[in-house]
Amino acid sequence: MSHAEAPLPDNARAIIDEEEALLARVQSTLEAARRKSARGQDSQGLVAQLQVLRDDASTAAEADLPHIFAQMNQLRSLMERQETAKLPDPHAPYFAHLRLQGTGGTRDYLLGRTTFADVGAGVRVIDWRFAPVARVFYCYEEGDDYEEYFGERLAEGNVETRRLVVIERGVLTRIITGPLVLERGEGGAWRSVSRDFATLQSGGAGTAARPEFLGTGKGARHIDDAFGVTAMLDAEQYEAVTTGPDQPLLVLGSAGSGKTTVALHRLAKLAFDEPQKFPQARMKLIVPEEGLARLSRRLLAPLGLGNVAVQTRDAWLLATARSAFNLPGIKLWHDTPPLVSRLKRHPALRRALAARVGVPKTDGGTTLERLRQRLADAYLDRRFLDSVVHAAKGELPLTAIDETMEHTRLQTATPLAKALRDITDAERLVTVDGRSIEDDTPDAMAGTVDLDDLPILMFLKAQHTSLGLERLAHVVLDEAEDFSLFELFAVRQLLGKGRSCTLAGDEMQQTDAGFAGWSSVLNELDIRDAATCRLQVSYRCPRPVVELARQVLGDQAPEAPVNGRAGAPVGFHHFPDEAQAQLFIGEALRDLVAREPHASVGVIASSPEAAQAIYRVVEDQPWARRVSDGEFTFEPGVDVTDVGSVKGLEFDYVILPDATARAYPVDDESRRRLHVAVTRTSHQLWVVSSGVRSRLLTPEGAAAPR
Ligand SMILES: Nc1ncnc2c1ncn2[C@@H]1O[C@H](COP(=O)(O)OP(=O)(O)OP(=O)(O)O)[C@@H](O)[C@H]1O
Repeated sequence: MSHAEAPLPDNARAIIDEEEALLARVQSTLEAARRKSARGQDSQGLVAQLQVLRDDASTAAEADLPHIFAQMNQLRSLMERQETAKLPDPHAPYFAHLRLQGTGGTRDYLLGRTTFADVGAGVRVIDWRFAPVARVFYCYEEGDDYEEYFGERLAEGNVETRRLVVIERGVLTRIITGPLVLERGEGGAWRSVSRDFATLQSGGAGTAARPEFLGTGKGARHIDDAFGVTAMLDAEQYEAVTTGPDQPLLVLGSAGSGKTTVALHRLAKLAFDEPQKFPQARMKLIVPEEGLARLSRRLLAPLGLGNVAVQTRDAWLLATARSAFNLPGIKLWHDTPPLVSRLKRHPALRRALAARVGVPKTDGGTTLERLRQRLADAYLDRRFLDSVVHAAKGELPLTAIDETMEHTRLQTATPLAKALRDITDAERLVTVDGRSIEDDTPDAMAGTVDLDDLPILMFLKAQHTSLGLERLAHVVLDEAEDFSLFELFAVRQLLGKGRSCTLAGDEMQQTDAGFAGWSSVLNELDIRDAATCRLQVSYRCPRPVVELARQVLGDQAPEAPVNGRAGAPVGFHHFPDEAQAQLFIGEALRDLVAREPHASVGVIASSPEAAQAIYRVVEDQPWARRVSDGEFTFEPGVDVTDVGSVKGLEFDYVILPDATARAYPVDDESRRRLHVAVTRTSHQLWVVSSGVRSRLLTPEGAAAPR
């Protein structure tokens, strides 16, 4: 008999019975409240609730009082506004059950997202974001004695019961308490499963996982859990989420340790605690890539933050520059050579330009055009660029100088249309195929600026005058390691006096060389006093993936080992040639999708071209999607994409189709790219190569010099 089918011990049966009875009681109480509300008896309902809360306050333990008072105030203001009280969703009214034994006796609390009480029926659903008791849930284990200050009062007692519960469409489907994980099967029978299978929300019955076999059963079942990770925040994460509203916060941690999770829950808490000061319209989340922007919007909606703006860094830069220069449009060049872009984003340029700008002048030359010319003067000054490259200490090659000068010459050339402005016959400025005479010629670049120049131009303008940008109540930067110092300078102009912001980042995942270091980041944002939290547990990746990720980083890996849960071994598959590798992947995908139709699979190639090549093998399949601009749908199926598009994302299964020496040579940048790709895995990873496998994947390569 498999572990999953072992008969249930008596205590497990008792827990299930107790939780099912509790859910039934909550649902019938909610139904009664809903009926009253439908009969237009809202105000009576509110009066009754208020009465019950008053009674409750007279007998309550001290620890309960702040919660009860807060709830009474909420009800009173609803009555004043003659509104109806919002009821919890009966299909998923709460996500955890806490029973506390304190001086006032024993009390059950249910943690959810909407407060509701019918004390007569013994039902107290509390909002995790504001109820003081939530702190006990997140910071203590079952059996612990607790001691917490709720406002001025010290509350003490014992955590008698602490259970996570998953309620799907009104049915209790899972209970997690200490090491015990109980799960309701499709037919309604309950069973006990191992805790390792339950540390992430998704997942069905585990099959024996072997490296040569793709599939662990984790993606076989679809779970509709409305609360997701809110129920599972650990004590460290909860502390970070509850950081004071005006305290800037830096959340660090390895891939998949919950940095995004913490940042988004902090937003939810701010918006809930102080809606006047932190209205959603004045909070913003900025992320480097489109895929992560889409994912963040999906994660914000169930937290009640559907109106918080999420922007990619590029979209935010363009909108901010337009506003700073008061221009309806800016002619951008989108094909900046990578080396030129690297130079423009490097901290050495920030320092050199600050020195070159020197004492601010007050000649009023702050139009985009004037500043662009000044910046071009710097880019065309060989001695200046030489000093930048030397200050970069090997992170920028000497060839960056000529490339930048040549690129600038083309951008500052007189646009052909301007040169030919004496030609009044418009038809003569069009080629025979109807396109502009500049298209596809170097002249198309004339008069354009690079995206990377926008924050630099704003920096130059700010030396003379204010940028006049609207301040925000709170800014979140996710993947903060990918923001250049100039971009951070522009972000600082958005922060209000309180400098309320959250940065989430991991220097091991930086995309370009030239990360300035966290102290420079904080310095640039003028938040040197930011609180820092370092998350220690890798929740996303199973241990074999965590170990491979460390190996790939070589001596860049952080010293502290990262905890990961047990999971399927990494599958390594090597083929003499590429066609064989692709055929093998195509077959494995067909087989996996047939067995686990709810799974999400990421085929993460080293480049968009390599992604296109592997996509050809599966393009006729309805479940295969080629994702090139971050347009992920987060639906089950297979996304064929590249490593540049997947930061911050995760998939049940990840296949690296071209882990070759050419795609990932032994250098720091390749280590970080491969590390990002590997750590997108939440259940199982396959590493496929042909020709010569990347040395970063072999123990010798891990130790190789950079
Ligand atoms: N305390 C927790 N218990 C269980 N799962 C968690 C916990 N915290 C986060 N997770 C889950 O772990 C996964 C990774 O979380 P998240 O994306 O926030 O990590 P991250 O550190 O931002 O990752 P990355 O470095 O890749 O950007 C998500 O599926 C999230 O729901």
